[in-house]
Amino acid sequence: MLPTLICQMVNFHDYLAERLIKHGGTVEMQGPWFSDMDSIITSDPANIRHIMSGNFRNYPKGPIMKEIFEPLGPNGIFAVDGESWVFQRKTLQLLIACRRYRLLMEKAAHDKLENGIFPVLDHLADNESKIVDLQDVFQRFTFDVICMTVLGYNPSSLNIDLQDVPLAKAFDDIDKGMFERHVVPETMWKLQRLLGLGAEKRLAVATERFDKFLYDFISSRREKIVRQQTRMDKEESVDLLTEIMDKNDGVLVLTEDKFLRDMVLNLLGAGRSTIASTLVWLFWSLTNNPHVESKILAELNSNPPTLEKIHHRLYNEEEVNCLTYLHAAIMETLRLYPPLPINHKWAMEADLLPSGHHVRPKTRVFFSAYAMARMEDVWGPDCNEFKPERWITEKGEIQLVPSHRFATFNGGPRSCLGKEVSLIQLKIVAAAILWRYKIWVVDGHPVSVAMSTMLNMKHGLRVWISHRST
Ligand code: HEM
Repeated sequence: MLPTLICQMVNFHDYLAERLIKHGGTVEMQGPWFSDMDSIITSDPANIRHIMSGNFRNYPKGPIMKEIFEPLGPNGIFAVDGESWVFQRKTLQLLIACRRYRLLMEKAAHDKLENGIFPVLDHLADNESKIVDLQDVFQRFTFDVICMTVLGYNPSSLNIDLQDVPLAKAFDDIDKGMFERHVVPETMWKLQRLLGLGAEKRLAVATERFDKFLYDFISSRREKIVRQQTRMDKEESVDLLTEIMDKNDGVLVLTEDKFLRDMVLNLLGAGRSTIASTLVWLFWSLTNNPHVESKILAELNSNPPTLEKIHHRLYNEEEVNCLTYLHAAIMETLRLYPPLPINHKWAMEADLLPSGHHVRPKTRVFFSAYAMARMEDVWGPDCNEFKPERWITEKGEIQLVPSHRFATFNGGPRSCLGKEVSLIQLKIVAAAILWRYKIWVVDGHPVSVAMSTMLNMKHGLRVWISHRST
């Protein structure tokens, strides 16, 4: 548990970063003697390397994460350790870290730009007095894209009127409920769960709604696959659920609905809010750093997109791979605003961290990528500045940084499987929007961090939009 009072402060992550910096990168917190809730929080790169890689076996997710992530599924990759994790990691690695999935994602992103983001932003730009919450737009966009690539289903949450879609709302409520479990004492949320009260009641209702949809969906997909009877055309881009269920694949014969449900829900969780969070912090950073925006625009103008879609020209994977400065700006956003600001592990046995801190068995160990980005020892005296240049070498190439200094995608055996595909999606979307629109944050709009497992903005990001005259 992270102390609730601290979490209710304006920005818990800044508070934590300040404390960690003051204490040389590591702080210990002791829970009551009966509670097994001793914690260590660190942003020291040597400790992070030790936890993520060096002594990886001693730091599983542990029983607490399994309980907290229970609504996403006790069998999902985010909650499990051991054999089940190894199996899922191998399976998903084959499916996600390949060109076929990247092409599928590119197709979905182009579709949602053309038929989702552009109509919405055009409508706003044509009515200059209109203000929109950009975070809401990005959340809808990424929900639709991840559903299209994982399920082959478009929930159309990004519609011109920005009407709420029950499925997306249920997904948000699940995320909120899981965050409550991080910050409310375990005994309290378990009692709420037992009595069906408060946040736990909302969580149960949201999970039931999402499950109803997913189980029906899985069952009709199974019928479809059985009806087809022939091996899927593997050259064609199919969604991940179909790939996983395709019995003719020979390797991946997964039949249990519960297992499929957990796997799918974890993937939706992994790919939705992470990308939306990065986009919103990127656009906010650009409005505060117009010189960076100008440099990105200069790069886009020297490398215009060639792909002619029905109405617009859009960048594809090969083209965005040439946009070094945009890539650097996105990396800088991910450094300063990691979508998952804190990672959570659990010590099996006693250990000694490189910083000299002793870890007792059953201690909860957190590492903060957010705090590490703000440490002068790690990133230099300008660590708090938004400076894409730090990601570019003298030769003009992207600077590689080891994962224990840049832990936004985690590192070691449990590193993020979606890193490459995410960076491509982020560049395609950011380039398309910057190419067409100018965005201003509404004067006086308060920006602070929401109470959520992701680094979301508490009040969203209210902006004006206008067409860019090119
Ligand atoms: C900006 C985007 C993203 C960021 C910053 C990010 C970050 C992370 C982090 C920090 C973890 C470790 C979580 C933990 O151990 O608790 C992780 C794991 C994972 N991510 Fe991502 N992620 C992103 C996008 C994606 C996408 C789009 C996908 C899939 C389509 C994905 C798939 C996964 C999977 C499957 C794991 C579990 C790996 C394992 O436990 O072995 N991620 N990601």
